[in-house]
Amino acid sequence: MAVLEHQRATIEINGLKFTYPGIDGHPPPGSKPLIDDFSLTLNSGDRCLLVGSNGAGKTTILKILGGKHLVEPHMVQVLGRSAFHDTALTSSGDLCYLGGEWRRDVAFAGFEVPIQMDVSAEKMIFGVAGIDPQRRAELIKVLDIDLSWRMHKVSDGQRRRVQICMGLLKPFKVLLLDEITVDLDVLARADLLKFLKNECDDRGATIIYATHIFDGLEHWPTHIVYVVHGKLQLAMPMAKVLQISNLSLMRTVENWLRKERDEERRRRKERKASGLPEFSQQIDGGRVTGDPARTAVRAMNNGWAAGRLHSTVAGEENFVLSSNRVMRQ
Ligand SMILES: Nc1ncnc2c1ncn2[C@@H]1O[C@H](COP(=O)(O)OP(=O)(O)OP(=O)(O)O)[C@@H](O)[C@H]1O
Repeated sequence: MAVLEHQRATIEINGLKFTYPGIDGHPPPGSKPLIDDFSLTLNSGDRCLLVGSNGAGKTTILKILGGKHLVEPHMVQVLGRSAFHDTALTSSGDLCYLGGEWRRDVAFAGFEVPIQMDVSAEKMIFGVAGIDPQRRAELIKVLDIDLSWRMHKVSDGQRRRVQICMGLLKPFKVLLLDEITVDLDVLARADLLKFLKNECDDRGATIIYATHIFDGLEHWPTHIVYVVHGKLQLAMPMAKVLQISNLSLMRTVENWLRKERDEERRRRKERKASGLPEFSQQIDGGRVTGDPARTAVRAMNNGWAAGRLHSTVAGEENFVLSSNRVMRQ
């Protein structure tokens, strides 16, 4: 188990295992977990960067931590409680999840509020009760929000600023950020990162930030966690990362991802050489690409499986794909 030492444990993940349910609401029989044997402890004050290639499982892990997916309570504890079962964690604002799926709504303190109707930024932000006026004013300043903005007329980045502001109004203890800064301009992003750093240094908050954008992050994280195919590949304090790599943060992560991709390509080549089918093969005229689980689900959605789906498995399982069925070997 990777233990990142600091002060008080705020996030404890112990042997986490997770499989997305199939269409019947249950994990497909014989399926391999997407997240497997994942353990990590983070403490008060930690700012953890969660990195990994597309599809590695970062969003899934953050959603589990945010109480959006059910797992056994002993596998994930946030502030000593089960995020899924203890809804007070999010409604109190102690646990806050800001995810990329906030296209149309802003999830605040457990509630979803439409954000594209004709309403002013002021009404949205001041409509949240029980907020410290000083904190609210600071966030409005940090995110450079014009309170007269009409939410249905603003740009994506401006709308995103209001969303982030609302999400951060309550002084969270644990914050889960799933790449929410993509729409922000350079200044807004830099100021937000500085604000978040202070939240950890001054109040002992814990933040996990999943991102592919490393610009301006060089001195931001205290820890880095690298996940590959749902498995914890590496978890260490940034100081140690800098000790073993004399490259920039971006170059370091780029090297890890390049190595992972080359390894994946080598495995695919071996699989091809062994005569097993490629997932990118043509099926019924439709090009099927991507990982086995997606392929199987897509095949099923297109009626190719027609009730004869044997299993959908993520990872390195082998499948036989034919015009009317997807079968694991
Ligand atoms: N609702 C779902 N049902 C089934 N499989 C899913 C679902 N959501 C995600 N997956 C699969 O889980 C895997 C991990 O997805 P996830 O979104 O956690 O990855 P990620 O690391 O956040 O990727 P990215 O960097 O692209 O955002 C992917 O293979 C994806 O196809």
